[in-house]
Amino acid sequence: MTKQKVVVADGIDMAVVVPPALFSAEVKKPPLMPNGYITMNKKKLLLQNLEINGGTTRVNAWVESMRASSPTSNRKRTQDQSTWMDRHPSALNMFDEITNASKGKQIVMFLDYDGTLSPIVDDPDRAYMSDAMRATVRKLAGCFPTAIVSGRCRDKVYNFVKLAELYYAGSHGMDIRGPSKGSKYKKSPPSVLCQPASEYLPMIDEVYGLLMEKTKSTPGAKVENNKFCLSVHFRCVEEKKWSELAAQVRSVLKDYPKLRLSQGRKVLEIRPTIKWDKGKALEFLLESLGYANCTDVFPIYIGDDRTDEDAFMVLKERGQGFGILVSKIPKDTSASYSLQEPSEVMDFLQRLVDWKRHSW
Ligand SMILES: O=P(O)(O)OC[C@H]1O[C@H](O[C@H]2O[C@H](CO)[C@@H](O)[C@H](O)[C@H]2O)[C@H](O)[C@@H](O)[C@@H]1O
Repeated sequence: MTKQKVVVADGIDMAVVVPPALFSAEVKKPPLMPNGYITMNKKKLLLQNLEINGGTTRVNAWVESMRASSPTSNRKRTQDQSTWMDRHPSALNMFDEITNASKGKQIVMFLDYDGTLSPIVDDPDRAYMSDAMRATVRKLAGCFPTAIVSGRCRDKVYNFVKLAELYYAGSHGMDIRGPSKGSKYKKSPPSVLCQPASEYLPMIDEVYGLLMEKTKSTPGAKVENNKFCLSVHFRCVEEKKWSELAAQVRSVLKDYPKLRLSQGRKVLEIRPTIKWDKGKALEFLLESLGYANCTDVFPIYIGDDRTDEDAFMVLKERGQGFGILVSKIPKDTSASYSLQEPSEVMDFLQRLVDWKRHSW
């Protein structure tokens, strides 16, 4: 396996916390929290400014949001970190509280892939998970129903994880399949369970071709076809070229009002406007497993990205289980707990396995 640079800290990473200084004068400024960050609701304003349809989009607004990955000063980050950790304590430190809360309930595990099971790397095609992580996830799936929920195309994420006993929800939950073998939690024959955006396939393929052509002049840009959605990566694009890339993407998407844009970690995500996301996928999977109206189910969702917030929010609203955000830096989140990086995720999963094996 070729070695490649692992991105240790991505600064604020496209994400959830947007430093105020990065808003351009053109974008309506939302009010700030005392620590200078913008709350989740106010962030919707920023996302509105990123709307691709209706001709109101300003490429500048996109670029400002892309720049939101700039870190604040180290001293400020240390202060923010400690306040944030008070509100989102380490799931490892809170392990006993977590398992106590789950007593008498069926734990169901939901795991994001990139940045959660595998470290973030420059080349999306080389985001391998370690053998140790795979072995841990295999043991986990022997103890609890377990699903991978990813922005990637389902086949691709399966090729990284290679565990037939899991549920897989690819394309941000728009392509769900049950275990093909070896799961005691299998409820139905191995088949596609849900593809709510299948009518968009021709459009996604068409836009993929256009984006490949349009962005080929921007060094480092990479377009990834995730079947029901597309990713335009700018991790390897020089910052001075971001506005050029944003303009290229905008020029394609303006003709496709049925597609919407969101952002992940140094990536522009393009997907159908249907009301379906990782949160809906979580609800669908709970239902498929027979836990739709159960009070004795305890779902745990672990993820690192903005798209995982939809699932964290669903758990918060249901008042069942909780979310764990994987992040080294403070981010506005609906998750209850935090873990710093994939190695801590592996430790947490292993402790769950040990706890389950010793609690019977
Ligand atoms: O939902 P996820 O499983 O977290 O997928 C979200 C996106 O992950 C991948 O991109 C991210 O990871 C890459 C590899 O570490 C990194 O190079 C990139 O900058 C990150 O954004 C994947 O390539 C995308 O298609 C997914 O949508």
